[in-house]
Amino acid sequence: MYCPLESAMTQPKDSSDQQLTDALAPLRAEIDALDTQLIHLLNERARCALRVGDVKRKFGAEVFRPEREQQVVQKVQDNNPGPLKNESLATIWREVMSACRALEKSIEAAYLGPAGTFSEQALYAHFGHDVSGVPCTSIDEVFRAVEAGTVEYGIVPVENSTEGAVSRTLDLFLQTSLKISGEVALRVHHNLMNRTGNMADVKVVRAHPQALAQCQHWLTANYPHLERQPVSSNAEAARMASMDDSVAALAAESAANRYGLHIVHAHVEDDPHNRTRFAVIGRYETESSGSDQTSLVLSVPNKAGAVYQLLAPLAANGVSMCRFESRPARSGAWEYYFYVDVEGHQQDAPVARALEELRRNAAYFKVLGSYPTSR
Ligand SMILES: O=C(O)C(=O)C[C@]1(C(=O)O)C=C[C@@H](O)C=C1
Repeated sequence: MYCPLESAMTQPKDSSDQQLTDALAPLRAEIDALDTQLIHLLNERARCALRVGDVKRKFGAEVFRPEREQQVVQKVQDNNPGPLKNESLATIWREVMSACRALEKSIEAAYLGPAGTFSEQALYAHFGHDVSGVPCTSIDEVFRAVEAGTVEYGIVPVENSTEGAVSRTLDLFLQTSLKISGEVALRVHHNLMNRTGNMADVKVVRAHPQALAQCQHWLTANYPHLERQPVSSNAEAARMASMDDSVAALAAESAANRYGLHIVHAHVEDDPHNRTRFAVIGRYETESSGSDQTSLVLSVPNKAGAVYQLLAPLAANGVSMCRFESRPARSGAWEYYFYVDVEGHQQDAPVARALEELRRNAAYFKVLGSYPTSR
């Protein structure tokens, strides 16, 4: 039997090039024919989404439906016969839905900028690339932009697996009437980068305080002499490094590309499993997708057993708690706000029952939102 690979290894280059071309030609023709079919199918899908858009306009309904997008991705993965990985299909379908959604309506979403931050990455992971990202200089500004209606959605960091809660975000959740409509969990890699690719002239390393903290052991072991200077974001640090050879930045690869920097050391975070969770905030109250969680803020009077009693309705109704975080209430009386995530949607009967009991027992009670759990 003729084997193109075996014969290619023994033939002079010109003839093996020709054999390679001949062997690839029918396969590439097959790919071209499949692409033609995919283009037709994708446009048929897009026309259908346009009709969905007409119906939503007629009823004044929200275009972006995180719960439906979650269900679509789930269905696609359930029907996946391989060899494509489920994760790859999820990425492809998020972009397909993003493009279809953009035909229905364009969406603007604020994030902690400048461009090149992990918040921007999280934004595209959630909305796909057919969204207009609006960079903001602080987490407060992201909340303000959504509250003022300048943009429909915002994306804010909530928690890092190494460093814990992003306290400013938790504090702002208390004050806002906005809801959490979705979440994104991102693997976060930090890279040490500068303009020249040579660290000889570098005197300081700049990054967001969380990034400096997430790389502190690596920095101490490898560059103990560098002064560490916190700045508003890693992308801002990268922008500064692009203008000053004495500055290196800790930032994402996308920031190195954006500001023309060289990555001197890649993946320098102390914990290789470093992840950050982001919340999507807006006015839309996400419906049940079948795989959801609910975020709450609670407080109780400062007395013995109060927290234990407060949380008893969760166990009594078989509702699992997946996150518990506390923040001082700043009342000066050792009182705390508790940020609790539970499994399930607030419209699910056991969750609804547990929430009603929690509401009765708590001194302060607020549902931040129910939304599809990120995977
Ligand atoms: O099903 C809808 O509601 C749609 O608008 C269609 C679609 C999709 O492309 O599948 C697009 C946008 C929504 O966020 C959800 C899904």
